[in-house]
Formats: sequence, C-alpha cells, structure tokens
Amino acid sequence: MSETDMTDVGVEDTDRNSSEGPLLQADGLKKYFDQSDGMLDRLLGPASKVKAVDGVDFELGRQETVAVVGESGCGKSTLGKTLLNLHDPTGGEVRLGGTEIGGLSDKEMLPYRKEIQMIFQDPLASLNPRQTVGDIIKAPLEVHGIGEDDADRTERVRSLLDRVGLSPDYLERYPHQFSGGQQQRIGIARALALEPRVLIADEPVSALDVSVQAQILNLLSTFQEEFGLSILFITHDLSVVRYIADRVLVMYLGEIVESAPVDELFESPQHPYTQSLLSSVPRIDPEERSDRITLRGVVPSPMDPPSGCRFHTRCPVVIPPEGWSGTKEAFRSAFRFRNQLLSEDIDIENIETHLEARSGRATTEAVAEEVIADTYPGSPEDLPGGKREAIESAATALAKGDDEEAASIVSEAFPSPCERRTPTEHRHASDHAVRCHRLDPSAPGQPRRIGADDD
Ligand SMILES: Nc1ncnc2c1ncn2[C@@H]1O[C@H](COP(=O)(O)OP(=O)(O)OP(=O)(O)O)[C@@H](O)[C@H]1O
Repeated sequence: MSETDMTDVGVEDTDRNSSEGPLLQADGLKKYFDQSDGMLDRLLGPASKVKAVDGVDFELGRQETVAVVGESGCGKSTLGKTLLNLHDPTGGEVRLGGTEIGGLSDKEMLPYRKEIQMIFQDPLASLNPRQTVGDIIKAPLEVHGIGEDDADRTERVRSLLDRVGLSPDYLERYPHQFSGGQQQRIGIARALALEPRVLIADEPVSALDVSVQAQILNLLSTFQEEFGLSILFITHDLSVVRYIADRVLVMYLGEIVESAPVDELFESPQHPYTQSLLSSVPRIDPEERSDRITLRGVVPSPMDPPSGCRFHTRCPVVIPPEGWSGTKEAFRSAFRFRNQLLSEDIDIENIETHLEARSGRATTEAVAEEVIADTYPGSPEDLPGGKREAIESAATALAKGDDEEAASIVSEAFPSPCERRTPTEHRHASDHAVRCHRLDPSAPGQPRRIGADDD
C-alpha cells in the first residue's frame, strides 16, 4: 500500500460521510505575520506582528455557501488560506469533518488537500503558463493517484472541461489563449477534479466583466448541487453575495463583527460597519435603497489595531461616555476631530504656508482656528460648556507643535466606552450575531438597548 493510500484510509476513518456537525470549523483562529522588514522592526520593535486574523470562530455546513466580506486588507484571504492550512495558524483550531488539520505538515495534509480546494481572483496567475490546460487539470489527479492510467485521467479532464462549459478539444491549449472567464473555468475544473467537499473561492469573479461574473456564479451554484459542495466565498463586493451566499460573515481588521443569513443581513444589518458596506450596494427596489454612509478615516493598521471595538475610530455612531450632557451628534463630531488629531494627519506646516500666502503671517491663534475650520465636522458651538474649550486648547497645542499635549486634551475630553471594552457577541436573532456595544445593554454608557432608530 502506498503512503498516499495509507493516509487516505485515515481520512475515511474520520467522519467523512457523517452528516452531523459543520464540515469545516474554526475556533478562535489566529494568524499573525512576523514583520521581517528590518526598518519596520527598528521603528516598531521586534515584537510587531500583523494581526491578519485575530480570533475568528467559523462554521461551514454541508452544501452551504458562506460569504466572508470586508474591505481590502481586513484578513479575508488570510482566513481562507489558514482554513486550507496554507498558513500555519498562530492560535486556535481548524477542523475538517471533526479532524484537526490546523498546523499539519504538507505530507500529513496531503489526504485532506483533495477535500478542500481553492480558486483565486486572478486565474491566469494561478495557472502555469508553460503547461497545457490538459496537464494543469490532470496534475492533481496524478498527485492523488486518481484514475487507472493516463488515458483514463485524460478522459476525466475532457469530461471536466465539458462540465465547466469548455470544449474538450481545448486540452492542448495554453492558459493565455483563453479569456478571463474561460481561465476561471479552467481554475474551477482543476479545483473540482478531485471532487472536494469544500471549495474556497477567493474573489473568483472580481477580475471579470459583469456579464461573465454571472456565468461563473451560476457555474458554482450548479456544481454545488451536483457535487454537494460547501463553498467559502471571499469577496469585498456585497452585491454578488446576495446571489450566492446562504450566510454572510462581515470581517473588520481580523475579526468577525457580524454574521447572519444573507436575507436577514441585507434586510436588518445591525453593525454600523455592515450598514455602511450595504449602503453602497446598488439596489433595484427603491424601497430597499438607503442613504449612503461614507466611512471617514483610513483603515487602521492590523499591526496596531485600535483598543476596545476596533471600528471605533471610524464608527459614525460611536457611544458618548456616561454623563455626557450634549447631543450624540455633537459628541460624534468631537470624536471625529479627536481621531483625526490622534491619527496625526493634520498638516500644520501646510496650514501655516496657506495662511502666510493669504495674510502674510501665521499666528498660533490663526493656525488653531484654521485647524478647527478645516477638520472639525460641524461646529464646536454645539458642544456643552467646557468641551468647546477643550477643542480650542487642543487646536492651540497642535498649532504650537505640541502634538502630545493636543492628543492628551482630546483623549481626556472625549472618551468613549467603545474604545475601552472589547464588544462581546450579542444575538440579535438566534442565527444573527453582532459585536457592537450599541446592542449590548450591559456595555458602559449604554443603560438600555439602543436600536439604530435612536441614532
Ligand atoms: N504573507 C504575508 N506576510 C505579511 N503580511 C501579510 C501576508 N499576507 C497578508 N498580510 C497582511 O495581512 C493583512 C490581511 O491581508 P489579506 O490579504 O488577508 O486581506 P484581504 O481582506 O484578503 O485583502 P485583499 O482583498 O486586498 O486581498 C494585510 O495587512 C496584509 O498586508
């Protein structure tokens, strides 16, 4: 018995055919990348790590499609690759059919590889340009010893090409001779050659024309039924999610902030991040359209994610502290000013240059006024007594070049419970989980459940 055959028996021994429990599961999954860049090490210290995936719980049921959505850099691809064990997890567990696969060596992983396959955003980059399409699709069959002989394997490849909508006669052609949509079909044929149970599709249609996108999505749906596939669909584009996913996980800076069945998520998004993502999705039904919520500020670095709720630096509905005597809107304007000041992207030199060009001189007072006029959303006049002065003092400190003093003034004057405590999971419905202090009645500064309407 070959080594591969022996390990294959191992897979059969797991609950491969069991219909109990999730097929692919992760608990507290973490993937941190070490920074090997010498310059960054010197600046940030050797312990700096990119926290690409930071404590994700995940379940993929049999024949289910779960979409993971979020902005670029939030950790979606790293999550997919860590689930596939292309990356060693830094912490947590990954189980396939109940068997722990996280951290298995390449050799140990071989029998499980055929159970989980992946397709990528750029099909051409993932296809060897020097191999014919026939050889590309045949390679996994050879590695896993599938098919009686070469003729049998070639026949399987012809059949796969036919099933993905390509002529079996294309066998001898090279990847560059195909269009983007056809290349993705080849990638799908290669992934499905081993009849996997799980397909991880990483932005599989993002690089394709809209008309071709629909064809590829339909193809995946068809195969899901035919092969009984479970699909993890990674995308930054929520508009495709509705047509393919059963359930959606929304990811922000390495964490899942909301998860719900797809219709529930589109109809009743609870997390302000999800609401902002959904507000940019074009809707055909005018009743479903909502005002666009534009998120301000840049996505913070996953090397040094914000404390408490990681979204607090960009959250349009951040919670005021207990005892705040002004309106929520006034607090949120001050908080945005605070965050811009803390992010150190107010260019004082530039302001001085403009003032000098305009009026011949740039006094501290004038620079401070300009900082407020340029940066403060709304008017500090809306703030309760004492807090207006804090804005002025911070702007003056900044104008004098004392960034630390400015940061300390705004941090003290405008604290939010959102930055102090990590939100725990709140169940909006039995299958709808959200991590947001606004939905947690026990969160500080949140004496009762506050719905989106109150904001
Ligand atoms: N091999 C690596 N080494 C170091 N950092 C990495 C590595 N791979 C990803 N990262 C970092 O991890 C974070 C998450 O990246 P990832 O590609 O998973 O995000 P994403 O949501 O899939 O984004 P995109 O849609 O742009 O691919 C980013 O900050 C990225 O720079």
